[in-house]
Amino acid sequence: MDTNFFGFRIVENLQKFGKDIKKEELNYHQKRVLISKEFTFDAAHHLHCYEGKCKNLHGHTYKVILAVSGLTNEIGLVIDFGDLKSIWKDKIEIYLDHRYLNETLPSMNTTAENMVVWMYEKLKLELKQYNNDIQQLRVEYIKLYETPTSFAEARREWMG
Ligand SMILES: Nc1nc2c(c(=O)[nH]1)N=C([C@H](O)[C@H](O)COP(=O)(O)OP(=O)(O)OP(=O)(O)O)CN2
Ligand SMILES: [Zn+2]
Repeated sequence: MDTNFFGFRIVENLQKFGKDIKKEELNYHQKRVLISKEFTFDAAHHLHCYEGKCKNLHGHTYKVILAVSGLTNEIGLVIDFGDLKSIWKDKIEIYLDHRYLNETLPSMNTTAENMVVWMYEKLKLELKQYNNDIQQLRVEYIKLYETPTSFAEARREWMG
């Protein structure tokens, strides 16, 4: 038996702190799980056909919550949080952060409602390349806070 300078049993300690697990144990279960990630961005916009202060150019620090569900892969992930972040940063945020939304978004009134549906469709499209028959990834909802007290939400069951 291996012992260190003090005579402790090294092998036992390794088992205690760095336990080996079998490959099939990496994916603990085969249940659908929802994961979510939160981001913020700053943007300027104004509303069309709207009587009130928001017809004027103004800005918000928006908060967005992306929620994706799926079956876990062979190492127990629905989708790597880092991959979700890359999709957001590279494919969606580029149209939003420090942008004038009336110019960068497709032709729409830049209400929180319209924007959250646009985000839902973008994320659904980009998720396709990470998807497969086994994991069955789905965008469950996106929540877009325009102010700390106002949000719009797009849910899968409403998106068709
Ligand atoms: N249903 C919607 N109503 C409004 C939207 C919208 O996108 N969807 N947008 C605006 C303005 O752009 C702006 O966001 C003002 O929102 P509001 O919540 O009224 O902002 P306040 O700063 O006044 O919020 P308080 O927290 O009440 O101070 C307007 N309406
Ligand atoms: Zn606004």
